[in-house]
Amino acid sequence: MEICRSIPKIRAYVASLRAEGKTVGLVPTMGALHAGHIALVKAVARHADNVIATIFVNPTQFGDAADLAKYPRTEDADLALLKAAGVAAVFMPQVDDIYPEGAETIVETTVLANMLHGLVRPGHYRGVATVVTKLFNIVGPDVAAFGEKDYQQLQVIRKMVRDLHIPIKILPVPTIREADGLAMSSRNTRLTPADRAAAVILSQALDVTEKAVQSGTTVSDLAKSIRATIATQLRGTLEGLDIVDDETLAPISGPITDPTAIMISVQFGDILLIDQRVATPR
Ligand SMILES: Nc1ncnc2c1ncn2[C@@H]1O[C@H](COP(=O)(O)OP(=O)(O)OP(=O)(O)O)[C@@H](O)[C@H]1O
Ligand SMILES: CC(C)(CO)[C@@H](O)C(=O)[O-]
Ligand code: BAL
Repeated sequence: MEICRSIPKIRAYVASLRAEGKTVGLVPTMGALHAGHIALVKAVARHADNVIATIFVNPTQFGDAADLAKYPRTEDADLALLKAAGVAAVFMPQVDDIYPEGAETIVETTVLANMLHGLVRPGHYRGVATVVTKLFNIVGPDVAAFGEKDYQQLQVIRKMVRDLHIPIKILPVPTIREADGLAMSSRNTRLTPADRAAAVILSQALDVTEKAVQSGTTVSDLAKSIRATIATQLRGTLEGLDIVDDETLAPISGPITDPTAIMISVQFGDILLIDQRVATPR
């Protein structure tokens, strides 16, 4: 596995693959890797000859300096996992490589970035769209994978690719979960044992909603039921609850008749966990 810490090095490596006529897939990450990231690698490997992973903790998508400072960094373990998963190369730049002249030029999906979870984390999706554009321009992949757990992020990237005519296929990957249902996330390692035990409530609340949507319900009844389920535990506070069209993320009301994305975020201490489900009425 090639380890490329500079833009010229990853570009030269990709050029060598292209010279052999190989296709290239990209898995952008912020490191602290887990089985969810490996699912992205496997998904890309089904669509491209070679998989390139990136590890870059992107400062422009963090509003909260403490969240950025505490973001887990586990480089050696990450490289071992990527190697075992068959990744061809890892691009691990420094902040100065990606933002040598600061962050004057930005990419923003002006509507999608500034609704729902984008209001909980102002500027977040602008930072994501900007860095993903940079990674796309540096690596030039044929396909790239993103997890459904970060559902609004996935929709932001799909919209950006359509609007900017970026010739890259985006693969959505279903959420990989712990045995009790908690969505795998790098931030889970920072939960206290009591909060970790309580965090199962996110997926439990979504299980309840999925069944309710399948058998027929309204947005307001669904919202009530999710709030009640989250309130059964006293450690986490419901920060965001969005019941929206699964593609446009536009809020819906009344009876649920079409595929609907239910996105929740719950705060445990200083850690915000997110999870989502797309539910379809029978
Ligand atoms: N449990 C999961 N299943 C599938 N994909 C995932 C999962 N967790 C993260 N991903 C995807 O992996 C990519 C990189 O995510 P990232 O490095 O931020 O990891 P993370 O675990 O989501 O970290 P955090 O949520 O703490 O920021 C994103 O496309 C994200 O959606
Ligand atoms: C896509 C991403 C790697 C961009 O920094 C990040 O938002 C993430 O890890 O989901
Ligand atoms: N997985 C989304 C990246 C972030 O939380 O900043």
